[in-house]
Amino acid sequence: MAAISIEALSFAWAQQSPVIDIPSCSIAAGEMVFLQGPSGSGKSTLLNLMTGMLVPQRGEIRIGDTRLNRLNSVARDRFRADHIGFIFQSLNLLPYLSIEANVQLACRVSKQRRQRAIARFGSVQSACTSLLSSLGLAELVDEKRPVSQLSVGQQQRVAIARALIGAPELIIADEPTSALDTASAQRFVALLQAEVKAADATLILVSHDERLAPQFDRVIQLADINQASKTMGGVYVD
Ligand SMILES: Nc1ncnc2c1ncn2[C@@H]1O[C@H](COP(=O)(O)OP(=O)(O)OP(=O)(O)O)[C@@H](O)[C@H]1O
Repeated sequence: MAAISIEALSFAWAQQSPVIDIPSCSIAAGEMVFLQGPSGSGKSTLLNLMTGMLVPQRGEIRIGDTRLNRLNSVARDRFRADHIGFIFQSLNLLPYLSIEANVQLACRVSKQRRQRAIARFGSVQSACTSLLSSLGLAELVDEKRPVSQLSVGQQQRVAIARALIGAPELIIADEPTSALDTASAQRFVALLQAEVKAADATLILVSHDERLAPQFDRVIQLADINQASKTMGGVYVD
């Protein structure tokens, strides 16, 4: 089964012409996809449609066998919490929580993720410890280092653990490497992919940095699947 399938998808912001018009696109389970496109071309809009944060005017998005548009907004929120892990450009770690509390957050919000963590590791705490040690962060946890005193690279590893705990099927990373030099960005992607692979998840990563593309199974240029690109402007930025 595809991890994501899109059919005849169309989305426009109020009073504007469509930003997204995708006849068809499918992403296989376990695939590592690099989504690329100029600034303003609709990458974040598409991610928001895939996660049910935005609702299309037409067409359909299926995540696994769930048709997102058939869910009401409460069910979409629940589905997102249960099945999708996020890594944002700004990382969004909560500075007043410990490293472990940040990582365990998704298991407090989602019963399914809590249950999957317990089924695999015996407890949420053990799932958290296992992820943090495989990401090389165990010592910082032992030191009880506050999140506010972590380097950007360390915060990014915490963000990977937070996205992956409780084994969501889909990991979405929106410009997670924009603050890093190329070597650090490549290391971050390699680490993220190793964890995604170990969890049997699917990864979609958006970035402007073309140098990361060779690390992925598939590169999708948004303009190649999005017919709205033909009528929209877009600017490449680094
Ligand atoms: N909340 C909004 N209301 C109206 N228009 C919006 C809104 N958010 C985005 N847009 C418009 O939709 C288009 C696509 O924006 P989007 O943020 O999806 O692009 P992007 O490819 O992610 O850009 P970037 O790489 O700069 O983050 C742009 O023209 C943008 O101005």
